[in-house]
Amino acid sequence: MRTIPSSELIVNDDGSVFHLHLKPDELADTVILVGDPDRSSMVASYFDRVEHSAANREFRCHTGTLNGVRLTVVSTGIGCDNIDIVMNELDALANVDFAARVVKPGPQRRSLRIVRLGTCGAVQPDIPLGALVMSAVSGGIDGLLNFYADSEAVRDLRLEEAFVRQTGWDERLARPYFVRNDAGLIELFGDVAIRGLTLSAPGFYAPQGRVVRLPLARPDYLEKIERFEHEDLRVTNLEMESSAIAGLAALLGHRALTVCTVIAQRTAGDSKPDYAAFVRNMVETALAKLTRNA
Ligand SMILES: O=P(O)(O)O[C@H]1O[C@H](CO)[C@@H](O)[C@H]1O
Ligand SMILES: O=c1cc[nH]c(=O)[nH]1
Repeated sequence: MRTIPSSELIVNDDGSVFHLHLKPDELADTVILVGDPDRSSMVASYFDRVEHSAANREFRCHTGTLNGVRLTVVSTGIGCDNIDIVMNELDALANVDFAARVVKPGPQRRSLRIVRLGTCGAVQPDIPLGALVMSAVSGGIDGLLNFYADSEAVRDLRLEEAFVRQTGWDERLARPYFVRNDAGLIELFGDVAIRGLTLSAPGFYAPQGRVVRLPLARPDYLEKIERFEHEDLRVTNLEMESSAIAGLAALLGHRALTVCTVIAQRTAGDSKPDYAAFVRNMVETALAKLTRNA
């Protein structure tokens, strides 16, 4: 059995994992991921009891209970590079024996239920500001999953081919990848969120087709994304983390879903800078779902 060197999985002197500063017994089976550290504390403010809190850089974690269900909320900061850290460290907390530095045997492994509650921009005209969109499929143009072996096993390769073909994908960019999210979680949120294909971009501006001062390499980029269709799927929204969560969850044997509230309407050219009420609605809706159907 491979012993994981301390350079590969760094454990702090107090026994907590390097970035998240959590110890294995401080992680619940249901994990809520949010981008904004303040949103992590906001989610925890709904808990009946908070048993543990930790903070390091952009990663603010709280574990507690609500309606008898144990939950951990973690802020990820922005971007799929941060998700690489968060997902690997969550999985290590669940499935690596920190003392022996070995992966736990199969029967001892935990499958986490992971829900991202984020903000996004809608790319279809019929999805209004404040709507909830859930990612039946998460698509990544960030490239992260391409670094992991055997990612083909969890990717929808037909969807990938169709996307590359229909958009005339520039080969200088990372190969896109598409991963289906957990069917049970999709069903759980089916009556409150629009079902769609979420694209995660490696930036907020040009990678999401935004022009402020610098022009786009491909002026028709956003239009091609909007027009893409495959079977019953179209790109509903753009954000920056969902693909890496879906991809790494699938590779590691966890169940994941992303739900986002719309704070920018890209076809109407509209936005809601003060989106606190939208986020509150999303968090209350998700907590009710996750603690009623555990
Ligand atoms: O509100 P969060 O969860 O951070 O999500 C979205 O907002 C950030 C960009 O403003 C990116 O992280 C994007 O994915
Ligand atoms: O348009 C948007 C809004 C929020 N977050 C994003 O990444 N894009």
